[in-house]
Amino acid sequence: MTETSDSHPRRDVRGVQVFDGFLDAVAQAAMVADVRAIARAAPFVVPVTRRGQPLSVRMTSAGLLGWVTDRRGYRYEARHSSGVPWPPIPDSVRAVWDAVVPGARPPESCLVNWYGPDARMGMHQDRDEGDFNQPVVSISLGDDALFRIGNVERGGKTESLWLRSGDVLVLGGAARLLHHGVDRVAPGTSTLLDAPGRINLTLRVVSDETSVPSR
Ligand SMILES: O=C(O)CCC(=O)C(=O)O
Ligand SMILES: [Fe+2]
Repeated sequence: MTETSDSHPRRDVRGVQVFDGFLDAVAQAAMVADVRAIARAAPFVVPVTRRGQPLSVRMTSAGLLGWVTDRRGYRYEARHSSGVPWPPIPDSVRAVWDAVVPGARPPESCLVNWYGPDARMGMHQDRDEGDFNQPVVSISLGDDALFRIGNVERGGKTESLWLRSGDVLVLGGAARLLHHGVDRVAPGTSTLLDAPGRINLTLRVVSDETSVPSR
């Protein structure tokens, strides 16, 4: 991929940078193959809350740290629940980070969310990381998703946009701690995946600058 953040058109929605169609069809297909390889090494799980409520998305991760939630609560872990270390973040995914947030520290975590046709994600902040000066980068693959952006505080007016396959979002700067969520997926709007649904990759720096993890 040769595009840079300077050459690719982007929109601003409440400070969230939206790169529409950042990945072309060939790049999307290659990234899906990379996601399948991640899932072979670290299979998707049904995450549950501390109270045992299943989330509607299935999750796995790549990178030094993966975000998990189970009966013990939510946290970053260096290993999949099977005991294997998370596979490395694919070069294709890392290249997106380098292109859209060139000054940022390297990503330590790539969360992979798999939405079936009925999956959603409630409004939340990404705030389990140690350095909120570092951005969050989110990549959409597969069916369209209705993404809602709120405010730093809970509640208030929100703004929604459809995310399509190949779109990339950056939550950085003043937008880093905005509430956000996915209201619904529109099954059958993309043919990228074998079945209706959507894959989201969320890249994050997890550590604070003084405690960078190593393997
Ligand atoms: O699926 C998305 O577009 C957003 C995912 C998300 O917000 C998260 O995993 O924290
Ligand atoms: Fe999030």
